[in-house]
Amino acid sequence: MAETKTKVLKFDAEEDVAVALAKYTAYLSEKYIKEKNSFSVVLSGGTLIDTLRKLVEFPYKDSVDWSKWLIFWVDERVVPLDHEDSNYLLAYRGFLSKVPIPPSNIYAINDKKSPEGAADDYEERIKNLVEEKTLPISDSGFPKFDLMLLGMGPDGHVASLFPSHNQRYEKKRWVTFITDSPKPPPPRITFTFPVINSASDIAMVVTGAELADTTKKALGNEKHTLPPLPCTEVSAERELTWFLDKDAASKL
Ligand SMILES: O=C1O[C@H](COP(=O)(O)O)[C@@H](O)[C@H](O)[C@H]1O
Repeated sequence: MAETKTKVLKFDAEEDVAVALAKYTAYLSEKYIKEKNSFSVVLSGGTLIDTLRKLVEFPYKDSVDWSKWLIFWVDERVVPLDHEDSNYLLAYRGFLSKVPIPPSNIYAINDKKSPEGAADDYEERIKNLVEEKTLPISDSGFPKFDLMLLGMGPDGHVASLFPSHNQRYEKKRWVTFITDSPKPPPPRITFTFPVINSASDIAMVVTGAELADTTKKALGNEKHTLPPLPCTEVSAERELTWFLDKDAASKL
């Protein structure tokens, strides 16, 4: 397998990150829709949704072919979809309610299940999408999403893969669960690294001074102790792009 191409983009302000992220996402939307007539996008929760805000404004609101988008979540809190902690609700309010993505293309988790049941259910639904060829499969046998939009926590977690929890080492499952997430709420489901790292393109979107130390650990030259931070284990099939504002990049 070819080594991931990694780009690190630094911007003066969070606003500039938002502008660049919208342009990048709209560009990939056009590229993948031309190539395969659909665009599968995997969202995170947290600050990412706010940083996506420029995508639902002029010119992208009218120029993007939203009818071809398929939406998934890299992780979700196991709470009702209308709960304040839900990543779905966050995305609905800040993004999905503002653009005409067909509701049948939005793959939210089943919020009536236990964490384990919700993970099984999400994995099963993605397997069905692979079987019916809505989603392609990578050479390594994992589903291949076009674009993942990831955030990073101050502890270096991505999705709900935390530094000192075993979910980060899962190699077989597509979706797993956690009942004791160190960041509330405790019950969550999450894509595993084999799925994340099978994505064609990944954006790591990191803004704010509170992430400067972790950004330095992830991208700086110093070697750090094992095990590595989860954020350093992200790779993409085509290209991984870090979007940093000046504050997050201040210690590089
Ligand atoms: O809990 C979560 O945290 C990460 C990072 O969130 P942020 O607010 O620090 O950007 C997020 O990417 C993940 O989806 C979410 O469930």
